[in-house]
Amino acid sequence: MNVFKSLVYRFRGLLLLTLIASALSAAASIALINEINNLITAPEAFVNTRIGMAAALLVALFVCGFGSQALLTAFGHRIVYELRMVMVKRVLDTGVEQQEQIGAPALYASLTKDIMSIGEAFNRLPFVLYNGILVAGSFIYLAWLSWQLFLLSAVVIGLGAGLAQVLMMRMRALMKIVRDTDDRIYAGYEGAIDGRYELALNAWRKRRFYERDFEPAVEMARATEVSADRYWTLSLNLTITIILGLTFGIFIAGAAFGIPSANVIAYVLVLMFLRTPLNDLVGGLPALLTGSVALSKIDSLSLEPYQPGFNVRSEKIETATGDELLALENVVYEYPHEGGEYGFRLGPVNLRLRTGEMLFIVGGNGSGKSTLAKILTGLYHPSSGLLRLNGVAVTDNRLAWYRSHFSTVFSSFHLFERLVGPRGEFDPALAQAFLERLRMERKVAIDGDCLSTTRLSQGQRKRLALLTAYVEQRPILLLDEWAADQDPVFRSFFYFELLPELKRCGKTIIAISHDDRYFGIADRVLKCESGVLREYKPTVSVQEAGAQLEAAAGRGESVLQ
Ligand SMILES: Nc1ncnc2c1ncn2[C@@H]1O[C@H](COP(=O)(O)OP(=O)(O)OP(=O)(O)O)[C@@H](O)[C@H]1O
Repeated sequence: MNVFKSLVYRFRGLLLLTLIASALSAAASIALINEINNLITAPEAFVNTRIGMAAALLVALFVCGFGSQALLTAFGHRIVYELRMVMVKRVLDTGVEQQEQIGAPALYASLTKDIMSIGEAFNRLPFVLYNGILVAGSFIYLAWLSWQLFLLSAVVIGLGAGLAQVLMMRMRALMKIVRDTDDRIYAGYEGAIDGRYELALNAWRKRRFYERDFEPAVEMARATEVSADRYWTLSLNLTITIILGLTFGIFIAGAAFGIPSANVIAYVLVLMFLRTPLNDLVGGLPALLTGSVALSKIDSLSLEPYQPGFNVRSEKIETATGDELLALENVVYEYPHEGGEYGFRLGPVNLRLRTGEMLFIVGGNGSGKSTLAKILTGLYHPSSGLLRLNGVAVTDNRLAWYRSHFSTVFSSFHLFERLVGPRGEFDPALAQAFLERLRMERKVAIDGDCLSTTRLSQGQRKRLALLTAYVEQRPILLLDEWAADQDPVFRSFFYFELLPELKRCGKTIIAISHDDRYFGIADRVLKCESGVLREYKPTVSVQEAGAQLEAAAGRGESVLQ
């Protein structure tokens, strides 16, 4: 079910209520016009009872009109709320690969612009519904006044509506182009904000970016929007012209068919009254079309369907140190082809990891280390092959369970302020002890379950990312070039003291590293070369590293659990 249908379905009760209120309000309007017509044709018949009736109709018109529109505008804002919640949940539930395929600018554009456009369309919907019912009711009244004149009006307005339909289709196609251009504009916003240092330092780069990357997209949007708006203004003016032209036609046809002039005048009065709702209907078209384009865009992202709730299965496997924990069997991963070029291929990888083992993965830039890390953590689905955890094959329905065994700090990490422990809550004493171990206690405090600040240097932020990973208390810790931003003293402390302490606490550690000085502390080192994984013998022997480790272990007590 697409977003529109599911929203309409969820709020069907409220919609039905507002529909009834709109219909009552429209009926009151038409009845009032009928009263005015009666007053014009036979003013002497306008006795007290009719005044009472007119007053009751006025009250009904006000109450139902206000009621239906107040309900529907509240509904419009509710839709924006729902869409925001639903869309972010859908993004949260969508796999990393699909999110990366869509790209951040397109996701931001949908989360901001599309949601607002759909909200505006739903806000417009009350008036469209109200005016639509008013127009339909008025036409029934017109048919009752004179079927000949109604036939003539139906043909003229039908032709006008056909033309409007063609214009609308053109306008929608243009709005779709505008919306596709929005993704490029959002990519420009991203470049302007994320590339602030490079752009601030190089005026030529700034100029090229502004003129060659950003401006063409903005210009394309402007030119297309102008064309789309031409169709809209054309429709607007056609509506007014058709109604006024029809008014003349009605007088001529009235005389030709011998229709009493009182009926012709009443007919024309209704047509004049209809100008405003028809104008409003056409005036609301751009918002409705933009909303419909936004809905199609959201549907085209192929996000996971909305599901309430979160899969927070927390049962962890129990294995003793030395037991086989993780296995990759003939795992291959291929990035999708791009521009006729084959994507990078990793594997086939055959790897077995024991509980409590410290594995280093090394290799040159672009050799496939981070790709392997994403497969190991269950973020990327292997193109072929199988992962096993404690002997259990990792299938799609076991993916959440599998992932719940990993804590990570990727090189492109995001530092959340909130700390989250094994079952949602966390142990403040454990977090404080590790914060001190990371030598960050003077910079940052733990307020409730949040870090007091994340406005820190890159190396400090990475230490806090390690803290957020640590408090999760999961059995496998994967660190992607974690020490790359650390100063030499802390780097040495990290490799010689912190990692071994974590290992002694029973953590299984997978560390991607370029720090060859420290490879000797690992139980095993694997090297990635052009997507192929091999055993690697470090130049610093395990014995040498072991001696350094013993010296480090003698210096202090572990505070880790
Ligand atoms: N999102 C992507 N889409 C397509 N191909 C990609 C993508 N990310 C990486 N690649 C390809 O995969 C290869 C391996 O990338 P990966 O990030 O795994 O390397 P790495 O060994 O971690 O490198 P580094 O040490 O520079 O971080 C790259 O050479 C690149 O060609």
